Amino acid sequence: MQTAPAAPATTRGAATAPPAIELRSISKAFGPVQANRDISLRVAPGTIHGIIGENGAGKSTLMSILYGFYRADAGEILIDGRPVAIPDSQAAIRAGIGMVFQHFKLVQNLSVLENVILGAEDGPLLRRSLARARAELAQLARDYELEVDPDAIVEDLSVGHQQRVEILKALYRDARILILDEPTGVLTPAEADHLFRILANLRQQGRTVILITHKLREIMEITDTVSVMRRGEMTATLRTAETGPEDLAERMVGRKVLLQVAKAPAQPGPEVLRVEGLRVTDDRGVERLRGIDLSLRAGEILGIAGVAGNGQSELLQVLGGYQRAEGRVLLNGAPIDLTGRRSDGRSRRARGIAHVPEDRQSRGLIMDFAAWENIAFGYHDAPEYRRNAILMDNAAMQTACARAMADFDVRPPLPMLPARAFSGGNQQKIVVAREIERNPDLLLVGQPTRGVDIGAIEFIHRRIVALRDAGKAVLLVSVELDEILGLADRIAVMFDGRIMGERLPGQTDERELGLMMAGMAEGAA
Ligand SMILES: Nc1ncnc2c1ncn2[C@@H]1O[C@H](COP(=O)(O)OP(=O)(O)OP(=O)(O)O)[C@@H](O)[C@H]1O
Repeated sequence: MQTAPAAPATTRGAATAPPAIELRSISKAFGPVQANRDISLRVAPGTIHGIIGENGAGKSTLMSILYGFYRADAGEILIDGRPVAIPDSQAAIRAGIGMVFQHFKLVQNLSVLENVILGAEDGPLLRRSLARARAELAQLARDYELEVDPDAIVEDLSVGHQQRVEILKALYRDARILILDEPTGVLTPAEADHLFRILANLRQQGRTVILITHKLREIMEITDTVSVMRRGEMTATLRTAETGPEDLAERMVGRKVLLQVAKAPAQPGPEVLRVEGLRVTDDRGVERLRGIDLSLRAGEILGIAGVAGNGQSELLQVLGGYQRAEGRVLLNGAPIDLTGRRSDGRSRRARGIAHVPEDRQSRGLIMDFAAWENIAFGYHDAPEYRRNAILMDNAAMQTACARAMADFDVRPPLPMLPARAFSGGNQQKIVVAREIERNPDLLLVGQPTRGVDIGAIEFIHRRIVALRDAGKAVLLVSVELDEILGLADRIAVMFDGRIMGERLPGQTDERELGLMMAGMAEGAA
């Protein structure tokens, strides 16, 4: 292991101040898995420190120790130079640490103001009146560009605004150190830009930020220093200005990584999917799809770009058999029933449609089931998984799982482990492995690389391109424009339940697509 140099101090005269956070020789094991091994780190006050590392490298575990969710087996935590014990998250909050999780922990049917003061009220900090809380919120909003209506109900807010509420919650509790775990995974490009302005403001005011992300662009853009984790160890801490994306990628993965997808031009064959006049109205009577027409041919990847919430999810759900719709869908020339049962994924799979759903935790996996059960999930009728008409062949499923895990580099490669024991990126690899291994005619794939490290992104992208090159059709929905531009052979932009227009990747750019995503009419760009 390389020794990690102390994080350099910033220009803001922090040279003499003790580190805002110092970790000394932190270790943590889960059974046989050594999630953190002898980790030391110093983060100077008033800086933004990035942490990167492959899926399963131990980033979330380390932050969970800092936030009091897990107790380290060994090691010491110092805040502002003083040793602290952090047995639970209340202690973390008292020590001035705030955390913004990937999955927000807000109460959906309460207002912003109620969410912000919830839980803080019985702490020593509070007993402040609602009016005072409101004033304080307004001040924080002004100081940090965290504007959000205090009386809005959380469930009515966009994802980006919900995230602001999480940040406000932490600041309201006087967090001087803010940890963000993959904060931009669910944000639009504009929301991500705004978040970075907020983080820069926090730094400006002397607060310390730890940013966990898989996006090297974000590391380069906003951090002062960055640490690389690899297989439970912290292998380097660097000044951001003295490194670059290629260097970081190589340090993370241990080999050179292609940051661009290498692919030959598509050789489109016959039409596999035809969508005509597709309409979906949700339970509240709101029209989510307002007449979608699409055509997708064999050997082609059609990318659907768009800001989350503009109907892409509904499109995937209809095609995957989880949602009823009006209109017409033809697969290989034969119609698909759109009016049948609400959950008809099974008949879709039988027709050769595989589906990597956008939300792996609620639709892609059964978290308490073992990896091998999850790999067979939805496909247990396949002949290779059956001993006879009645009995399933568990041993065959376990063998297939071990093979898929090796193939997709799932770590740790243990078929018996429940899905929830894998890191987020490895859970995603399990879902992608299951669906791609079926060699479907049509692969529906939503946000395939959300939360996935760059080594695995390269791998998943290559597998998607290989499926295309084998003459299969791929419908790719992603909020990552990089991913769409790199992978798709054709790009359709969705806005407000409609297709705004189509572009060829070589003949457009992020700016034009961004305008179309914001609803600017085709040609107006
Ligand atoms: N509760 C748990 N029980 C068993 N093993 C766990 C548990 N939590 C984490 N692990 C294991 O510890 C290791 C580190 O996981 P961790 O979630 O910290 O990684 P990560 O770097 O945050 O990954 P990702 O980028 O995929 O989120 C992984 O091998 C994971 O499978």
